[in-house]
Amino acid sequence: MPVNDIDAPEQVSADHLVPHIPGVIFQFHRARNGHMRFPYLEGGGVALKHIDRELLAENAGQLVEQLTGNDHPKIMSAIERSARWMLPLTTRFRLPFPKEKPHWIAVSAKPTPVDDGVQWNGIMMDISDQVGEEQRLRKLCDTDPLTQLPNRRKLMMHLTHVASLSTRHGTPLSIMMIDIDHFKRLNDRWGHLHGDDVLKQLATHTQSLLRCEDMVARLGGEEFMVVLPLTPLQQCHALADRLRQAISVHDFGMGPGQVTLSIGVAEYRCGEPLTSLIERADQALYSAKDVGRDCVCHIR
Ligand SMILES: Nc1nc2c(ncn2[C@@H]2O[C@H](COP(=O)(O)OP(=O)(O)OP(=O)(O)O)[C@@H](O)[C@H]2O)c(=O)[nH]1
Repeated sequence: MPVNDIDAPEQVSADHLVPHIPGVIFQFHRARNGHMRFPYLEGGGVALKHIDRELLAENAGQLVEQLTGNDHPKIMSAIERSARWMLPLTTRFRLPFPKEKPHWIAVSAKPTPVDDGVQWNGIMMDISDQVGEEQRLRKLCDTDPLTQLPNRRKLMMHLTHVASLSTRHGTPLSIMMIDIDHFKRLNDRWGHLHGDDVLKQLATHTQSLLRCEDMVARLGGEEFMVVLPLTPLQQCHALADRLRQAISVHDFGMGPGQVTLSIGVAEYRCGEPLTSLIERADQALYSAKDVGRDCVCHIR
């Protein structure tokens, strides 16, 4: 077919294209006195659905102040850093939507100094689906699939955080190392599925005895750890004994008295490596096994 028989493509212009893209193109301006506005804000997708563009062309302060959680200080400091060092502005925030969950929006923009302040040209994209997927995968990485408790990885991150708070503020922090006694025997006698059920019930039972700032995690097999911020050793010991006692009379479906726990407790010593704390709790657990199980021990 001769080339000139093919229809010439329609002229494509940005004005036609921009309303159809799944995102927003913008120009953002911050004056020296801090006044913020969007001289240009166009695009498609859902991000502009509830936004008054005429208002934002005059004043963007209201929109920024509406942001929830720590998104407001986060975005203000990202703007400040970008303006000060003329670095690209790259951040994400939650945009409130009426009668809907907030949408996650990613921003990427390039700053340029102008006479009366700084101006950014950039794009915003709705990344709610991607953030939802990230959260799902993170939960999967941090959760024990059988009991739905935090796993060892999550526990170690949490323990590192609370230990640094304890060192900074000089507040007490204790841990419990919990192990089900003769679990192999229980599995052999009642079957693996019943064993699984004991692990699940123990997780629920332990959680119900704790405060919301405490964390119980499954370390693996029939071993669990509880982290108790703001709790000295004596209190931790008393709580461990309450748990041990409650489990020893609980009916896990095989009659009461079939499941008992050995528990080692230890208190964090300001600034010590976490491995030392865990080792002390481990040794205390071994002592509890040594002295006959179904008891709580600590190492002096
Ligand atoms: N049902 C079930 N059993 C598990 C799971 N993970 C580990 N186990 C079993 O837990 C048992 C642990 O046995 P041991 O380490 O010998 O300890 P124990 O029999 O509890 O003996 P003591 O700790 O000395 O009181 C093993 O038989 C493992 O197969 C699990 O997810 N489900």
